[in-house]
Amino acid sequence: MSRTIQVGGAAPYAVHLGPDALVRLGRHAAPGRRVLVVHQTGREDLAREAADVLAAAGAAPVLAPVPDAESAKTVPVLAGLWTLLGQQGFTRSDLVVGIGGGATTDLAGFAAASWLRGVEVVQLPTSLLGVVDAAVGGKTGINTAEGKNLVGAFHPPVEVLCDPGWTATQPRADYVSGLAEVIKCGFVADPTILDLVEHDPGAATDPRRDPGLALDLVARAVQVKADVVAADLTESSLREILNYGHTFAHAVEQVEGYTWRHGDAVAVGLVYVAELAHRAGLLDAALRDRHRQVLDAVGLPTAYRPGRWEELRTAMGRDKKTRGSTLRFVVLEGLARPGRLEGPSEEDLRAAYAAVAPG
Ligand SMILES: NC(=O)c1ccc[n+]([C@@H]2O[C@H](COP(=O)([O-])OP(=O)(O)OC[C@H]3O[C@@H](n4cnc5c(N)ncnc54)[C@H](O)[C@@H]3O)[C@@H](O)[C@H]2O)c1
Ligand SMILES: O=C(O)C(=O)C[C@@H](O)[C@H](O)[C@H](O)COP(=O)(O)O
Ligand SMILES: [Zn+2]
Repeated sequence: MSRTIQVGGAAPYAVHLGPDALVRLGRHAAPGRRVLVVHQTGREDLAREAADVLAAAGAAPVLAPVPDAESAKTVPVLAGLWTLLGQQGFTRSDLVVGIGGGATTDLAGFAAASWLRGVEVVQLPTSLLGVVDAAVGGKTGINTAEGKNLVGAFHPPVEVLCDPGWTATQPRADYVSGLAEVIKCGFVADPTILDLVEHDPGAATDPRRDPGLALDLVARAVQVKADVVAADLTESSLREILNYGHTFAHAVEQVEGYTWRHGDAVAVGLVYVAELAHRAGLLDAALRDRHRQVLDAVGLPTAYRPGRWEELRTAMGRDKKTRGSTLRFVVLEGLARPGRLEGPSEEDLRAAYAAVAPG
């Protein structure tokens, strides 16, 4: 079972889902082409397979293991990659490959974006969240002490390759966290995703139980992202809809010292923003409640802890959609009808928190 989704725009590329992902990687090799294979620790097996494919086609792969999860998205780790790129003499005709979850592909993408002001990157996501979201669309970057993804660049990959078998080895909780981004796509653009998940939440959380459903959900979410980023790569307006739920989510991640999975934080962020939109009179109670219900059904968190409001409020001020001191939220005004809520009252902001974090 394979699927290929084309991402349009100024520099079009393919997102290929299929067991031949590594074979296709070989097409990016050329005699003497240097390839930095940035891979998360724990994916050495796949990194070596990728390196063998590249080397067989004449390229010169260099393996670059990086720490797991968010510890990869730091200045020292990025600086280590720059050192390696410099020492190995990478030029603009060379290539970076990212192998791992979204944290690794965000880092690898930014290393590629920043080296010599931009070399090509091919992304090989191994997590559900990575393939449906992080590896697609060209947002790359790292975190700083002040917040999530505060340093980065828009740098689309030249191809995204994923063997669905890779994500099947993810621990269940990590896989389920990726479903939060899939469900997000359902709310903002493709309600069939919600119908599919609600119809059989158990199958949606286990790719081994129904590989066809898993591939369908992935392809649908990628299609949503592809359509949006093709129209607005640099987030001048439309692309903000992919940030649904993220204002609160990124604040939770930062307040929790990046110990929360990104997708788990997104789930709580979706519940928060649905409550906020309801309080602002934009979203009816039934659609607000559907957020909590579908997230609950797959076992994603829908509540946060009380007592953290001041820290969360400060962190939300650093969201990239903020303009000056005005917080801006992507909200739903109906199913697949995203809008914006600008400068909600402090009272509503806090009341929505109280609803998500009853204490
Ligand atoms: N650039 C974007 O547009 C974008 C979009 C969404 C999320 N993100 C970023 O992506 C990151 C979250 O991605 P994630 O959920 O993949 O988290 P992650 O990269 O931290 O990976 C989660 C865990 O899964 C493990 N893992 C990954 N693939 C595996 C596999 N095949 N088998 C076993 N274990 C595996 C990793 O080692 C890690 O422990 C966050 O940093 C988030 O900000 C970026
Ligand atoms: O692709 C986008 O655009 C998104 O906002 C997708 C999000 O799921 C993703 O977490 C993204 O990294 C958030 O971007 P940020 O600009 O809010 O840091
Ligand atoms: Zn996200």
